[in-house]
Amino acid sequence: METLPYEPRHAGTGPAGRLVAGRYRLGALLGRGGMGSVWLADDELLGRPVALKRADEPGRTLDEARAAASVVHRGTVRILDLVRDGGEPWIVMEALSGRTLADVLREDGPLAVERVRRVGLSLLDALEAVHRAGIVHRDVKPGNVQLCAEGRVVLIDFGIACSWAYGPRPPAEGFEGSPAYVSPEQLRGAPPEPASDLFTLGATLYAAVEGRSPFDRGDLFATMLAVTEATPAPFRLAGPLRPVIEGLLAADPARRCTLGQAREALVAADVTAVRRPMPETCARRMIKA
Ligand SMILES: Nc1ncnc2c1ncn2[C@@H]1O[C@H](COP(=O)(O)OP(=O)(O)OP(=O)(O)O)[C@@H](O)[C@H]1O
Repeated sequence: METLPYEPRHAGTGPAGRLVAGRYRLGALLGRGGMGSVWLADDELLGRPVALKRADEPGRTLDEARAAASVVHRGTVRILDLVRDGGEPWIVMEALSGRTLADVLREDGPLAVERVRRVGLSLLDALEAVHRAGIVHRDVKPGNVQLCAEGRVVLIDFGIACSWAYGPRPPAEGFEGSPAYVSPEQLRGAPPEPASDLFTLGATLYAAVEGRSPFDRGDLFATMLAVTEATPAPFRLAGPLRPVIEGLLAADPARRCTLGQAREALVAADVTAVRRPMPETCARRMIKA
């Protein structure tokens, strides 16, 4: 099997070796989310690596694949096929290299301001394509942003996306999404609208630059209250990105920064004067010396 330029993060687990739909040989587990698992696989017909996703709740797979497939953009994951194997639906996607933003934040800490600015611009381009296709992603968060090895930034996981083209989704039984990365209007049960993706983009960029979620308060009720009131935790590291992140995090979608305004602000943000805060260990060493 051809390999990706990185180590699979969960090597050794999953049904490795299984042939799906007579064509895709499963390899290492690439990731597991709250709603499904993704494996690296070898497309034995075309001889190329692909990623296969099996949802824990297969009923939604067709909607997820259709929503993602209707957007063709460098900033969104490319859907190659939807296959059935033993009655189970599997989404076949391009295999992405790199790590999710959530993994990067957990393992390396916050990103530099300039990098967050570039990630933000890439995500705005991706969301523009998503919204043009008549889709609201509804789950923009660090765990759904893949930072690929070659610098590409890719929005993944259209598991709860809404597409006007295929009609409204049946109402979910419970809350869908991540409480710390949801918009106030989503919490109120308002119909999905593109502006909601801009709020969660703001929360994602806040997390990228500050190293923590703006609204996660440790318990569900407090987190939801913080989202409803759109009161982010204090800014410490965002510097010139703070105004645009605050604009995206406006509680009222009508007063929220539009996609175009956010892009303009990110392009204009002067990140030249920003200095990275000194890592704590290094600062402690200097104080001792
Ligand atoms: N095309 C891909 N190429 C490489 N890795 C991928 C790909 N798609 C997903 N992954 C990895 O698999 C993990 C789970 O994927 P995904 O987010 O689609 O699952 P999920 O269960 O819907 O997640 P969530 O918890 O957000 O609901 C991701 O976090 C990522 O690490």
